[in-house]
Amino acid sequence: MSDPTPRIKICGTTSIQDAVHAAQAGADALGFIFAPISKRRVSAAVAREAGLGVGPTVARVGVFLDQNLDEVLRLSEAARVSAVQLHGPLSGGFVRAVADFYPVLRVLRPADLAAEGPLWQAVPGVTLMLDAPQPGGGVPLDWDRLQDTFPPGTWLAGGLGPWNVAGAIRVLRPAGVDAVSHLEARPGVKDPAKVADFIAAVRGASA
Ligand SMILES: O=C(O)c1ccccc1NCC(=O)[C@H](O)[C@H](O)COP(=O)(O)O
Repeated sequence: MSDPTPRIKICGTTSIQDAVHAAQAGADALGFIFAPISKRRVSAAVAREAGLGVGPTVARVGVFLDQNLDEVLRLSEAARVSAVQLHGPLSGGFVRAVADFYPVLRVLRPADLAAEGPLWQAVPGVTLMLDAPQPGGGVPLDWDRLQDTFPPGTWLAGGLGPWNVAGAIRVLRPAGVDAVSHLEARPGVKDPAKVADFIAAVRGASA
């Protein structure tokens, strides 16, 4: 029997048009980046409107890096996200505080996996995502090296695109995949064909 298809998150959504297209193409989740350093940063107002445009079954994920708890909760509420993605070095208390309000995707780099992975692996409401050290940088991880330590139920990001995502799925069997750089026409603007090809490649890998 084949493995279930990984969940598909299309990150860096900055417009209603891109949100609707990704949802129609079959995305399970859309990422809205609120990190000030991102070239894909979006306002809570646009994220909220885009989220309202995609129907009841698509998750809306607020993405944060180096932001305090007040800001994470305030922006998440304003944007009406359904989950929160947390990057960067964070205390366990911070992650748990956010998880009291939202399902959390806790993003780790491979170097953090041994120390932090076991902390979150079995915690209800917290899902691990493994990503490259520079989020949104388009650089793939070394999947073969990770094969023995990749925890079951973990999501995968980092340099995924239509041409390589099936290979990543075959090696690591992630519960979800996430991408942005290689799905864009330019930073913050999706290429609809690349988004559709990415989703088709994920589905094809699990067929
Ligand atoms: O993409 C960004 O600009 C970004 C900035 C700050 C924090 C997070 C960011 N992106 C988060 C994502 O979920 C990306 O999809 C993930 O890092 C993979 O990116 P890519 O390697 O470009 O596919």
